[in-house]
Amino acid sequence: MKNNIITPRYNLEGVFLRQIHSFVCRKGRTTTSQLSAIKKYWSLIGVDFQLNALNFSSIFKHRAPIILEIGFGSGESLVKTAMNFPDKNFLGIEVYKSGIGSCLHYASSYQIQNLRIIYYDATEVMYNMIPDDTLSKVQIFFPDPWHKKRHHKRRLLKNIFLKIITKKLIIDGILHIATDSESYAFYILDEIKDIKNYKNLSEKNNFVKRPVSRIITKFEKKGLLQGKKIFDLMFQLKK
Ligand SMILES: C[S@@+](CC[C@H](N)C(=O)[O-])C[C@H]1O[C@@H](n2cnc3c(N)ncnc32)[C@H](O)[C@@H]1O
Repeated sequence: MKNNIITPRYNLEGVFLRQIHSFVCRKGRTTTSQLSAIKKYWSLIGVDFQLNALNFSSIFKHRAPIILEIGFGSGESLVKTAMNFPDKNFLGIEVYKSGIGSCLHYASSYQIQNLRIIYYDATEVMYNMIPDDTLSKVQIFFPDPWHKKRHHKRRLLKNIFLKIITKKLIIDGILHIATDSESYAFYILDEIKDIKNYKNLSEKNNFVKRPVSRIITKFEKKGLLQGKKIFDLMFQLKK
């Protein structure tokens, strides 16, 4: 498993631009079973980061609509969803090594065929690896909310990233987001409102009911136990 390709960005004067990330590099321990799952199954399910566009037919066994999930955490809900939809191909992206280990562990115990995962920053993966007009759905469940105002610049779902997603989705493709942060939910509605290609699928132009197909995630369970309200946002790409 490689995670060491450096993708610096420079401005027109050649000055290195320090990047703001939507995550912090967690020093959390990766357990023995997670490390062993990485060793055993990365070569089967993992896809190394690269600077060139992916050829989906070479990474998936069967041709099928592609669903991209960003920030799958431990991967439990992603693996279950992939099992529930064998007629779709799933590609997950996560920067958290323990999450990669857990996801590989779950996926291997179900011998899942239609799932591949990438261990890298999703913004870099989107820029470099995802070909335009290929994804039938992008799902981002419980992105880090970065509550403090001075941290809002770290939020993943900013206008610029939402615009990149429009390039990667096919026409009529879906962007599905869920969050337990009311402030982030309204922030997303604000960031997306000037991107004309997105049609909000909510009748009131705000939130939709959780589709039954969306499995409750590990992070969501914690929020629900604390009595938090969940916001599902769903947009369809019109070109
Ligand atoms: C709050 S957790 C939610 C995890 C999972 N979706 C769930 O609901 O249980 C957010 C996840 O997004 C991941 N993440 C944040 N920024 C990311 C990025 N730029 N690329 C890939 N993963 C990212 C974090 O590592 C973390 O696991």
